[in-house]
Amino acid sequence: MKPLITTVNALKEMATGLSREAIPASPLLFEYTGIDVEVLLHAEDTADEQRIFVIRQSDTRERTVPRHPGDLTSDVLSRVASFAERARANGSLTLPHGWHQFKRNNLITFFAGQRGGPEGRRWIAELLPGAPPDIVFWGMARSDRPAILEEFEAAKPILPPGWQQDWRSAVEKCAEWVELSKRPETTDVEIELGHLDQSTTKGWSYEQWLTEVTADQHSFIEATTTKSIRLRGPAGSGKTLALSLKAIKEVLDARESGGGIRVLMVTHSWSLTTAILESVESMGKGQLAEIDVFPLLEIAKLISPHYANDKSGYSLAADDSFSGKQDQLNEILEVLDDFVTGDWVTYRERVTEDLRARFDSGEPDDRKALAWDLLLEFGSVIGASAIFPGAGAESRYAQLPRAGWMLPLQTRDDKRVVFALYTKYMENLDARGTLTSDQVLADLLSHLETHAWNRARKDEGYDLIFVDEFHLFSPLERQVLHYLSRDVNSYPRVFMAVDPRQSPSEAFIGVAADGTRSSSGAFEASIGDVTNFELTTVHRFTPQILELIKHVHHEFPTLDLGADWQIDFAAVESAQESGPLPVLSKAASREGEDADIAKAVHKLYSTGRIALAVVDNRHWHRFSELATRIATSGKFHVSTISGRTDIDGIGYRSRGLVVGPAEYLAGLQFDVVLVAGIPDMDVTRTATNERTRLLSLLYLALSRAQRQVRVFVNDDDGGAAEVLGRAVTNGVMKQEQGSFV
Ligand SMILES: Nc1ncnc2c1ncn2[C@@H]1O[C@H](COP(=O)(O)OP(=O)(O)OP(=O)(O)O)[C@@H](O)[C@H]1O
Repeated sequence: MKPLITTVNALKEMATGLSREAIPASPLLFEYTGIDVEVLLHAEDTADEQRIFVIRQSDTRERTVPRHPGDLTSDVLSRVASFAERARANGSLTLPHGWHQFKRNNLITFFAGQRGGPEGRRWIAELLPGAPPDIVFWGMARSDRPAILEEFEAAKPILPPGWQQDWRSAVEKCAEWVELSKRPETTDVEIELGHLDQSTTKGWSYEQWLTEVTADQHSFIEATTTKSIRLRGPAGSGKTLALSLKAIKEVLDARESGGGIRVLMVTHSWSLTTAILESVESMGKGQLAEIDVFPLLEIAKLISPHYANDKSGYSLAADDSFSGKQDQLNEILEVLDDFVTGDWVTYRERVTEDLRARFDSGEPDDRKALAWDLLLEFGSVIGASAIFPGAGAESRYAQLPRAGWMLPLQTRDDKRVVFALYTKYMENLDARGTLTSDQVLADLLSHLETHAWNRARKDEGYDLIFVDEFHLFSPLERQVLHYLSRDVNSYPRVFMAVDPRQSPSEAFIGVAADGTRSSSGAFEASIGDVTNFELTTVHRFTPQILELIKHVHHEFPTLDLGADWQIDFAAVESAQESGPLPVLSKAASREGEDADIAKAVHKLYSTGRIALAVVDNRHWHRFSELATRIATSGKFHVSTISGRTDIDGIGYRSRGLVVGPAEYLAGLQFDVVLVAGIPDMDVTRTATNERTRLLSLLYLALSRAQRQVRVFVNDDDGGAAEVLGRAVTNGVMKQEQGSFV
């Protein structure tokens, strides 16, 4: 088999869980078959990219590599990418302890994945001369003997001579492909059909909307802007729409009174940014130059001189706060695994019992929960206070006042262990030459606190700040917001749309959800008086879907979210016409469920836009494969959303299937939502915070639907979760027998 040449960007995209079959449908990956090698590129790659060679022939019994990167697990791919990044960073190459490296000249070997796991094999890699160094992964060996490098060196094969020509052709073809895919798909009639009907603004003008909005929305739009406003409402109650209308109104009013105004609309992700931009533009007022719409991270990139002038060569992996969190979480998990098997013993006896139990637990879910806590601690507490590892840093950290939303750390020893992890985390980032989104935001925060910004904000700051999906912002991100206003003499005027039930990332653990609550209090103290507006009519979905959502809502344990964050669901009504009862389809096996989903797509495709929302990320791989199988029939337009994929344009396609983890679908809506990948969530087997997270994702998935919901489960994965069983008993869902195979 020909060797493969690929890049860090391409490997990271694959590591989001994309199956190899999904590559042809991916808007970001490009495959090329040359004479001597195959090439896998990312849309952003250029000819100077650091190259990663993967040799796939097995010329000895010891060295084997799967035929395709898509056949490797996500953690193996992430490790390869991480290795390449470390190799290109300045200074000597350092690898985490847990990789158990051996070196010999330019050769290096390290564990491909977790030691003892199914991937407990070692890569044999070689750093080629050059900066950044290209890397050859010569294969994987099962052996754990340091001598393997010596043996390998004695019989080292050579790269096929024609690879350079193939690489150049691949880069050229990839650039052509990127250009082509930028062109509007004029031949795709589907886009033209009912184009505007499908958008959030239904093609209505601004004036038309003002007559259509509910009284609640109207009072928000008309409300005075002398104070900040919190707009609360459940999913689909028209928060985004009301924010957009109010932003337009304020601009038009300012124009009429002859005053200039600068309005900022801040989001958490690029997907929602695009949706808002499109809806503002579709309301017949043209492009309003006074309104800027950006994900918060983009604002940091635009105005933070630290970022703009950074010549260190460090790169920021993430595009928005959403993908930023994902990357950081993976890095912290790696640091944690390494730490627990190494230095942890020296701290273990001294920390408080509760924290000890969390470190000691080998359960992947507990590890994830701890990693999430650390993510907030590193970004919103330590990083936000500009504390970097070094002399005196730990004692500065120990003296920071603690707030209710932070990870409970009771003693100095508890803090010591957290700081040790922070230090390792920062070393890892340095070794990879990467910046995290939290670091960029922490730098922005320190810039916003300077005299320079105090002067500049009069021109560059904003009069009004609108924040959509406020519930998704971390304490650090919230702190940034109130410095973005123009007038230093009065409290910033911030208009926040909040749905406390949608907290896909925050709800990784209870403490994080708690953090969302109390940090919001801290945030609001810094912006003065806040008026509340409640939206109690949902416009997106039918009364039948609303009933199912209310049912899921009642399953949330009330412990984790404070009383003032509750939505009074009893008072919520749907303004939509009746629709079909949501269906629960139960198959005998995974294959059966796949077949049922494919059948549902066939049957419902003509009714409008369909989403397949995967509740638990751990099932994502399986459904991304299914998406590819459905796409290869050629009858359907299928888009797969993985974490880093840009989903521009998805908001406008009037037909088509979008497949993605539920959390990435926040802010989008579909005629039909197929929901799958729901674990059993049994009380005895699932920690409360994990249940909260999964129920929150289920809520998010269901609330994307306008007309129909179909939930799929199978016996291989334990059948229907109790919450769904009770939904059937209560008559808010109807059960259907799925495939028997
Ligand atoms: N007053 C209204 N009359 C009719 N339709 C409306 C009204 N308000 C909103 N809608 C429609 O309801 C749908 C949901 O609106 P929107 O996306 O603004 O809700 P949201 O509260 O931001 O939802 P989520 O938080 O779930 O993303 C959109 O299709 C929008 O056009």
